[in-house]
Amino acid sequence: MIIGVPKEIKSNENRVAITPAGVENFIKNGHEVYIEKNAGVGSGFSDEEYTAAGAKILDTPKEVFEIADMIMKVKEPLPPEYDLFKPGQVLFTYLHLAADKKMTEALLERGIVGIAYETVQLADRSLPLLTPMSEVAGRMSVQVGAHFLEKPNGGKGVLLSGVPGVLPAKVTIIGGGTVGTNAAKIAVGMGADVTIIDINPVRLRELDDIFGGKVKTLMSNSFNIKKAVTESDLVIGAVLIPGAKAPQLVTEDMIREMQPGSVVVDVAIDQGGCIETCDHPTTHAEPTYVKHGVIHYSVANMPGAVARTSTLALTNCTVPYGIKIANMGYKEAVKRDQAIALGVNLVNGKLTYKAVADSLNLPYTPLEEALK
Ligand SMILES: NC(=O)C1=CN([C@@H]2O[C@H](COP(=O)(O)OP(=O)(O)OC[C@H]3O[C@@H](n4cnc5c(N)ncnc54)[C@H](O)[C@@H]3O)[C@@H](O)[C@H]2O)C=CC1
Ligand SMILES: CC(=O)C(=O)O
Repeated sequence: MIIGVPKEIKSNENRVAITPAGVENFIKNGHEVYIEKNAGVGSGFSDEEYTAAGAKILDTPKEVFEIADMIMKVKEPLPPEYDLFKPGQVLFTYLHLAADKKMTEALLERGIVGIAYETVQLADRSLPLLTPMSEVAGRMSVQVGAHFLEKPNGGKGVLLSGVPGVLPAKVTIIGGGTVGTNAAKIAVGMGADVTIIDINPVRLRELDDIFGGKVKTLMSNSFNIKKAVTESDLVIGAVLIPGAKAPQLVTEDMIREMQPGSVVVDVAIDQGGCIETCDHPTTHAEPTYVKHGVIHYSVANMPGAVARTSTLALTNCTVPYGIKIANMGYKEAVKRDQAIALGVNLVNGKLTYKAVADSLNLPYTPLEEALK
């Protein structure tokens, strides 16, 4: 199979979908890899390193899309990329379709096969291709929260740890999965007063065990969320219902009641956001805006800022799946690997992931039917 890797074009997106090690792996499996010029530079990989590993470098995205059977990317396609796809071409990337109906309709029109990293799911319900970036974004969320709590950055002037004689900052994390757990690790490490809210009591028990009493756990309901949020210095939104638009758990009224200079970081913004006032994604170029005196951070590609770490972590997990798809062809890979089947969101003009179809109010076609 011919694999094409374009350079990412989202604002400050420095990740790339393949490393030289990944290229070598595809080539050993009998495939060809074409990479757009300078695609890896933001992650510290030169064209020469890719060439030495066996890839061929192409000057433009157009050439990459034209030649490839499968496009491997990091982020969802942006409008300048829509028309570059060929019908039947496989796209393996983060898609987050539930957050963007226009993109979904454009990709349905192109008749591609869209396999979304974020819905590839193992039998234990874990999300192996979302996890590495959730680890990064979870850890970053506290780092950026602490930064924007500083007075010169617009915040209320609070140090997460406090100091002897002064209480630490209150951090509330909504969603205790991968993002939430990684956020809690950093926040606890920095000495903050951390509360994690989740809807799953089993998960709350696990978190209580993992953190050995160093975090407070709270059941998710609007009463508890309101109390925790309005008393917090930093709120981190980290919920997920795989594929679906995120539920809006923090309302505008709750934000109004927060103290001025408090910070909210809605990591779940890539699925539409779980904080009502985080109503649009921001970019690394302009990461925040202020509403009701509260600083809002809603960057949808947080790991792009620490691209070297993120590219290595992401491709450690995505490349083995990419090779499986390339070795078997997507139809056979879907038949033999249920995790990959769950990753398929789009097939030849049909939407094959129910939670996405329901969120966007678009018709759903079961995968087996779409593959006939
Ligand atoms: N902005 C960015 O750059 C990035 C965003 N993300 C996003 O972060 C979000 C979280 O991802 P993960 O932690 O990997 O998901 P996860 O599936 O590991 O965890 C989600 C947690 O949310 C909980 N949850 C679901 N409904 C809830 C509710 N009503 N109240 C409280 N908790 C609830 C679940 O029980 C689960 O523990 C996803 O939308 C993901 O795409 C991930 C990486 C980067
Ligand atoms: C998960 C995701 O969308 C990202 O890492 O950018």
